[in-house]
Amino acid sequence: MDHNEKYSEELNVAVRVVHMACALCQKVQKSLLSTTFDDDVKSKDDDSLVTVADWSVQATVSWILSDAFGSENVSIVAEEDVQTLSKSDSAGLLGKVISTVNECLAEASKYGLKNPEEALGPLEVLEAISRCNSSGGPLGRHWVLDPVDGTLGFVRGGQYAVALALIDNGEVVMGVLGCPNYHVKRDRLSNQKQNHIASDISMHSSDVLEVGCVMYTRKGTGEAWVQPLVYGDRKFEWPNFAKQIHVSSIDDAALATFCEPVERANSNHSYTAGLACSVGLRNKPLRVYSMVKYAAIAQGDAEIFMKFARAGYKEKIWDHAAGVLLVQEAGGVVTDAGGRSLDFSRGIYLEGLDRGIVVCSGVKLHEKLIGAVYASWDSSNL
Ligand SMILES: Nc1ncnc2c1ncn2[C@@H]1O[C@H](COP(=O)(O)OS(=O)(=O)O)[C@@H](OP(=O)(O)O)[C@H]1O
Ligand SMILES: [Mg+2]
Ligand SMILES: [Mg+2]
Ligand SMILES: [Mg+2]
Repeated sequence: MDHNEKYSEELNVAVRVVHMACALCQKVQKSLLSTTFDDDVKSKDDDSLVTVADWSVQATVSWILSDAFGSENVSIVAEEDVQTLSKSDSAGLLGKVISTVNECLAEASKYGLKNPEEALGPLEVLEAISRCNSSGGPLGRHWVLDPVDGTLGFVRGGQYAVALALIDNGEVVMGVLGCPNYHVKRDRLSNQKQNHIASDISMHSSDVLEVGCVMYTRKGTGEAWVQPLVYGDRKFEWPNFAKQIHVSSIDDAALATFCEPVERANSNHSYTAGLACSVGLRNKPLRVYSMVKYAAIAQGDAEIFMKFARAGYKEKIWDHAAGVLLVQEAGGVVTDAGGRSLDFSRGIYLEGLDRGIVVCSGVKLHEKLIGAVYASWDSSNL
């Protein structure tokens, strides 16, 4: 099987369900931002947030993947569990999740997927969420899902992402990243490779001004694609309207821009400021919630993404899998701070990660940054 066919059925379902999940998130985010009640947002044991959207997306993706490939064949590693949702004071929350999931699944046929014959009940929704409890590993196929990445951005009305990837024998082979608040890059060259119907170009060019997109790729294709979200009653079409994306060609540090997490708790801002200075970056950092940082690098909106979490924090595979492959297939480089590639084969964590993550549009910037980490580490107090 050549790479044009490999994982194409998985990609077909994944792109469609991520589009569905983006629509779900947009609705929930809109309603969250328009009320003052915060019943739909809960704190987890580690004080991080989880919302109706996180559980609802996880249930929806789980149901669709199981329906498409058979629940006995599908192993899913995902962020959320049903702990908070099953508590006795969470009945209202569970009710909202059930109705959100059913509203979303009722639209499945619009996206070319199968609707459930009947609305799911509480047990089925809880089962769909808790079925995603695989811990991955080096053998076989595992789907990796972050239903809402950047939950903080989501509740604050900012950037967030729906991230779905497929790992096969320890390697990320497919990545799909839905970015409901992120624009498709507008200044596209007209001669680039596009998957659209010629007669629909005018419709297409007005669509790209709308916010929201889904990016996707398969390993080894050397191609990464972006597709705008579908609005209103327009029929979902895929792969029509997809456009190829590429990393930035800027390799001069003085012209490059770096991204990093918004929250200081998630990455050491003063350490990255020092690195930026030592390699000659001049632009101020672009602080963006979620894996949209990977999306920005993949489509050439920025050149560098660095994340240096506090010592002892273990990065999870669902926070990176889809984004890493997108950047790589769009032409970029992703390693840990020691210059080694990330290891997705060892369970839910990126075990063995050396200090931090360094993502660049090209080898030249990457070598400079890794060199700067090497030179500065002893004197930093991370
Ligand atoms: N302490 C700490 N250190 C490092 N990373 C952490 C930490 N706590 C959480 N997380 C994970 O970071 C995910 C969000 O990362 P971001 O890069 O988007 O950070 S930020 O929201 O812009 O600040 C976020 O993903 P979501 O939970 O899906 O939002 C977390 O998995
Ligand atoms: Mg979370
Ligand atoms: Mg996350
Ligand atoms: Mg999440």
